[in-house]
Amino acid sequence: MADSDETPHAGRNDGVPTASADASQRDDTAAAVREAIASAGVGTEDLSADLAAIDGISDVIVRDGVASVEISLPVPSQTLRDQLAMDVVAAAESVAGVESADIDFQASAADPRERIDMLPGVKNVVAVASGKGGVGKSTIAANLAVALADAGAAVGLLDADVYGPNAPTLLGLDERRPNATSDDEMVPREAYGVRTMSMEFITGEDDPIIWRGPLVDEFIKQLFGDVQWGKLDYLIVDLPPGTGDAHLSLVQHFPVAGAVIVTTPQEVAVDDAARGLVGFARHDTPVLGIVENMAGFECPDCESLHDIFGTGGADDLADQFDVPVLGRIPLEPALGSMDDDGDSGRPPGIDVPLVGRLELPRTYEERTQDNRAPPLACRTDGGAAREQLRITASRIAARLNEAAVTFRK
Ligand SMILES: Nc1ncnc2c1ncn2[C@@H]1O[C@H](COP(=O)(O)OP(=O)(O)OP(=O)(O)O)[C@@H](O)[C@H]1O
Repeated sequence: MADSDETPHAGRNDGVPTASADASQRDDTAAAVREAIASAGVGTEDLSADLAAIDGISDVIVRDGVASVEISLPVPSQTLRDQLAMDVVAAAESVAGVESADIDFQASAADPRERIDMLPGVKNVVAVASGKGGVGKSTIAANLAVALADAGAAVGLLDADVYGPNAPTLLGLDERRPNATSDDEMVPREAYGVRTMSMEFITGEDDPIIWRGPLVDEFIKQLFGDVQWGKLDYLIVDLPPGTGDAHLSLVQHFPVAGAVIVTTPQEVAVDDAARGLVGFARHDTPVLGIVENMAGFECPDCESLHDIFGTGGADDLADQFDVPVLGRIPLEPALGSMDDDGDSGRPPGIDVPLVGRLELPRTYEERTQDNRAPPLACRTDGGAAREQLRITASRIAARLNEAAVTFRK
């Protein structure tokens, strides 16, 4: 039917715009902004899809030429925010009627499995494991925890490496026993925003314990259940190397959202990692992917990359098990025991590359006296390794959310 003269025309009243016309104009501009962001395909490799595809453009309001865009990220990641911000602003400002754009980022970790009574506030338990000792599993676990906390998530680190607990040393915490609540729950110690619990806090490092299966099982249950973890997006669990009692206890008693396998590029480390992977799969624990540590060394003099421990190991493993390589952390002299001023002459990870224990001072006091550095992810320098740790952390968070979505279906 053709419009008759009597038909009220939205947006016109003798040439004077009405309030409803204004509102509809704003809605049209907001829809155009949404469309511009969607059609620009704003996204990053780490999101594995663009913002529109992940329903990430949650709200757009345009008022007085200013577009306020709310973006929902599935992972708390500063890196992602930094990568996306410019593209979102550019897409919004390309729309007629938009002079500037503000972005508000929201992020939340999905909750992959039903929570259990023992861990009511913990959304994701993430196991960090390696088939072989000395590949840098504890270093990676601690730094990933710090990187996730740094990106805004609530993070705990449970050092379940009963045979060689390192987390307190890595995070610069002394061995004092944790405080207890009136309900006799232990309060985790905190460093770099990470709530940390380790066997070392309880037994002290000079207290040798012969760890037999049932004792490990009991202890792991205690570290989870008798600790006031509070609300956490991620509880990172640093497991002992291999596939022993601690792994079994963990996957049997707790809803592990996913496991991350740390390996070096060498063949023997990769073979052991494969065994670890099979162990988790057998217990229906999703393997989120592989972190290849000590993956090449960039020579500061000639700037070329030397594959000291070989190449391709993690890729082969990833192909074989159809899981992604979540990150490749280069050999980084700043990781571990070198003094901040770099003149100790003993670069870590090179004199103790694969079999050694941490060569770090054992207590906070010693650490402070010797002016030792904080974990790499906390430092402002640290170059490629630091950046890789951050990217790896956000990929892990993204994979967990994928696992959560799959689980809900
Ligand atoms: N990317 C890296 N670059 C340089 N050194 C590293 C790197 N990753 C780890 N290291 C060093 O390698 C040594 C072993 O690391 P770490 O203790 O984290 O390994 P692990 O696999 O947890 O060992 P364990 O079998 O004792 O549990 C440490 O001295 C650590 O500082």
